Amino acid sequence: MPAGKYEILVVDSSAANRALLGECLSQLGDVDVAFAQDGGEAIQQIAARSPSLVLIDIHLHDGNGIELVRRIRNREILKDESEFSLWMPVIFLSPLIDDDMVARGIIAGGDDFLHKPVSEVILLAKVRAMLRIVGMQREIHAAHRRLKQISTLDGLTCIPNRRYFDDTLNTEWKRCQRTGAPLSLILCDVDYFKQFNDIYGHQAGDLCLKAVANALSESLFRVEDSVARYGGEEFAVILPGTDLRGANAVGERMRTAIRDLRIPHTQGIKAFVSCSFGVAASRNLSDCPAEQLLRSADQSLYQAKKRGRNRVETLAPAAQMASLT
Ligand SMILES: Nc1nc2c(ncn2[C@@H]2O[C@H](COP(=O)(O)OP(=O)(O)OP(=O)(O)O)[C@@H](O)[C@H]2O)c(=O)[nH]1
Repeated sequence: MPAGKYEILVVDSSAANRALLGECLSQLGDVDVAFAQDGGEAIQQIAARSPSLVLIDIHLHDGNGIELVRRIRNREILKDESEFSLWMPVIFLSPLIDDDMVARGIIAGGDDFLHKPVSEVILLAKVRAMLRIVGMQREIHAAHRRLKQISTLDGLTCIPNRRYFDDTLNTEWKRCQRTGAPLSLILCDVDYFKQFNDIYGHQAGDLCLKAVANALSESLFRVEDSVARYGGEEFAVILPGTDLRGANAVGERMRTAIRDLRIPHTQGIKAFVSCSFGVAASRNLSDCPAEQLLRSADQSLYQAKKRGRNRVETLAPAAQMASLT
């Protein structure tokens, strides 16, 4: 059996059967066994423990095992989970097994049948086979998670990339619209970066971008805040639940953090690397699609560049309104 701990839920209305099955299953290494005496208890246990495998007696004192599995599978469909949910195999236990029962049990969402009284050898063999598939499924799930993580990270700076930014902005915009909370964005661009590359070389430029990305990340204190590499030497920050005042404060903290790196740049502002920041915020997201908020931040950034760089700018309220409508 593959490495890892598994939990098996035994659903049987007979205390003697539960004890017998529990004893038999305890022979498997790395397995915990939990018990439910009826369908109601089984549903609760599944919600609380997410077992790796369920054994269900076909006759429960609060109903039929096949009906219970139908309910379990319907609840799985309704669950608002990630796109990759783990399959939980179900084995029925029944004294009599006929074709009709097998067909109904499998259609309801069960995976296999075992005759009662259960042969210890067959039980252990079938459970091992199911857990082997569960183990492979876990490995696929872990690989999927790793790939997903890699696909949303920027290769150079190791902070989230543009794809992550687009997805997160979309999600946070919807969330803030639902809750009525404000949403702020900051766009940040390294000043005179072309000259930096020209003077110090592309490799030094890459190191500079890494240091900037790190300083920007470390300037964020709330878990819901995020910074991503938006492109080339540009970064974008999402601040859910933050108003313009708060966003300006974060921008100012980031600006100072970059200056405090004291990366020499003979053509930069006072001979050090600096960044310009454009801030935009909206409280009424129904009237302001995410793209407009982004456009407003971009215009603020343009203003910061125009007004001398190494600064945090927001459009004046009237201009901001114009860019947001
Ligand atoms: N080293 C390095 N340079 C990059 C990377 N991505 C973009 N750049 C460079 O960043 C520079 C951006 O230059 P510009 O858009 O002209 O802006 P700037 O020189 O910073 O001028 P201002 O933004 O107006 O202050 C270009 O020379 C790009 O080649 C990267 O991953 N590594």
